[in-house]
Amino acid sequence: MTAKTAQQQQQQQQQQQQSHEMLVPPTPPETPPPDEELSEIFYVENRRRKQNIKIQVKLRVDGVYLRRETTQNDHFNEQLIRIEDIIGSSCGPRLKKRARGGLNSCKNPSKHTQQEADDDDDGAPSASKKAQEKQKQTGSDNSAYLYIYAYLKKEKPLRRVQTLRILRFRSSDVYAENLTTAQRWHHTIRQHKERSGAASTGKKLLILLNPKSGSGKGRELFQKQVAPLLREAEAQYDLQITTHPQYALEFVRSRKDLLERYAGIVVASGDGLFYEVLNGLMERMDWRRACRELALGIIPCGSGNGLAKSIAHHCHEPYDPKPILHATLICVAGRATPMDVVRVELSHRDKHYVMYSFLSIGWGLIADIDIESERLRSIGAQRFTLWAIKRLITLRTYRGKLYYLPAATKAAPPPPPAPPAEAALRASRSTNRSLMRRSLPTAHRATASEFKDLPDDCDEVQLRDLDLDLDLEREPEQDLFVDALSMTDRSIYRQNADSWHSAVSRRTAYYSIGGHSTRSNRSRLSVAQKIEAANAEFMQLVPMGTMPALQLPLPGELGWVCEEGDYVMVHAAYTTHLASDCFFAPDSKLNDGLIYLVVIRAGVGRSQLLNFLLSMHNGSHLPEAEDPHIVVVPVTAFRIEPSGNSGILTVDGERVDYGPIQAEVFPGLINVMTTTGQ
Ligand SMILES: Nc1ncnc2c1ncn2[C@@H]1O[C@H](COP(=O)(O)OP(=O)(O)OP(=O)(O)O)[C@@H](O)[C@H]1O
Repeated sequence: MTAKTAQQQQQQQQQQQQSHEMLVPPTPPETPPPDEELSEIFYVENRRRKQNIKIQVKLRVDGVYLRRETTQNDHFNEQLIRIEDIIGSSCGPRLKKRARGGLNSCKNPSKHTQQEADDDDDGAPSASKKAQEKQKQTGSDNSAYLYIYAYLKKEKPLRRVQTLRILRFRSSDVYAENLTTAQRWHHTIRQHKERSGAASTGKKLLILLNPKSGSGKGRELFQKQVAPLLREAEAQYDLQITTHPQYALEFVRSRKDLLERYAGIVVASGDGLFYEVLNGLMERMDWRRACRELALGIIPCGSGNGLAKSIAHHCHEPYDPKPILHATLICVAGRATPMDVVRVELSHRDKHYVMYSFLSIGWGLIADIDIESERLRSIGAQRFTLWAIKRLITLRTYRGKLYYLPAATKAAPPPPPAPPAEAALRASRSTNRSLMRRSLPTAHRATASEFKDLPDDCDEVQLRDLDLDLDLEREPEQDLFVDALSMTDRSIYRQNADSWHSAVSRRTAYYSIGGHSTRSNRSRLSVAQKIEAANAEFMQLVPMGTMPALQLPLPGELGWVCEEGDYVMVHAAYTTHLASDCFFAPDSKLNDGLIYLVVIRAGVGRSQLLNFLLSMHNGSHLPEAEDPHIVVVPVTAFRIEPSGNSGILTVDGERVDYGPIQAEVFPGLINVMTTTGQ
């Protein structure tokens, strides 16, 4: 027997064995053992060289390994598609539309194998040849196809390369049997992805899309760039298109089954809509669980997109030139990383607000440029440059007091409030809910279960094409309490809720929600007990900070630093990027528990300021040595008390009322979608 014949026989045996394995899968496709490695030989016809290239494909825990060699075995090359780079797979008949990306169709042995060659030699037609002939006659294809969607991460330049591998299974004449084999691969890929850390809760994603964000092409961008990737990743999702400002906030705040239904919330918009989602979550009674369990993601369709860029920077993912594609890949990776949130308190005249911020707080130069240049929005990003020049010529300074708690002297955060005894909590809950219902005016209750449905102009056909679940349930009666709170003036609610922390009489403050007393005619003892229980519950309902309320003095002994003077700007940032092209706080980490306070004092030279503004895009704007005018202080909390009444304050790029403001970081309060995970 020649060496060649021996080799052929060995190959033949291998192929028969593989075919058998493929035809009779030992386990149902849904439950392959976790470490299962699947292996198969495929052939690709090289028409130009008139030869078959043999490809060994192994599905391993770490990815899909391909070894490509010529039939003479004189040359081979290998590739490992890492499991982290595979976003999903699908199997079934051949896709009608040629799939996007380089088509690399591999065929399993039935057509081009040595088996056939041998069959041909002795003149007996093989089963596969019969199938082939039958297929030719009937025009049918009994093959099952496995499509593997991957986006390979490459360095220098950092990028993702779209890659599609198609495996064609056709060892049997029966499509169902080929499909069973393909499904087994498909399920094993999914299982290996889960083993690698990708979450699989079986829940959907909630996608909130602002059709007006950025250039106003949100829907189009979603359909063209996001939806195909979600399909490849087999992501189940509900799409909500916002119809007006505050829509996302209301939706997130009041949707009762949010945590049961969704694994995460993805904002397809700018930072403004993410702000709404964050604040909607924080207004929920179950905010703590919501922050812990719901991963938040962002697909940048806005104009600033500071958060999307910061997340990409954090997990060393590319951003430009395809920010939407790259951000969607991050959102479907199934991993999440804790991110800091900053609790902001501000007061204006008699009003007192609390809000939650994720990006920045600005007072002075940058805030002024950001807001005042709005009038030039039509000229695009150039508006910032133009307005910066204008503001440099007519440089303003602001007088005020600045307090901050440097990170090094951070006071130990208080332990989280101990959960009250379950029974007491339950009792207080039912008591409070009934009290609240009684106390709220009828008008509030009438609107309580109102929910904005999809916009009338929503394109039903498009949405159906995307296979979306648009079912919005109305809130049941027992959820009235949550809704009722929201339908009162939110600022009043926040005002009273917050004053609970600081007011001399905590009890009274709690009971004044909505401006209606809830004191009952019951015995004093029972009211006192209820108040205690209500207070205990309320401790759970709002995040507890360590700062005194805005109107109270700060405790000097804890290491607070106070300075008074004239400032060109005080800008606090807690993510690396304020906008996709503004690398403002290069040292910042998503969950370092730090606020980077950048202070520019009056007296700074115009050229130094110009240099500062021009270098912000690459992060080289901050002084390396000590500088009397530009200072960066990592802090955990700060307070600004402006002296005058006119000026601009921004929170996450949006203008807020001008007046005293304070902020405190809550380390790792929320979880944002990343490719790296914890
Ligand atoms: N359908 C809508 N029509 C008008 N405004 C909306 C709608 N949906 C949401 N909004 C509001 O639009 C504001 C801005 O949206 P968003 O931040 O998403 O885009 P952007 O301003 O273009 O981006 P960026 O904040 O990154 O600059 C949000 O604060 C939100 O309240």
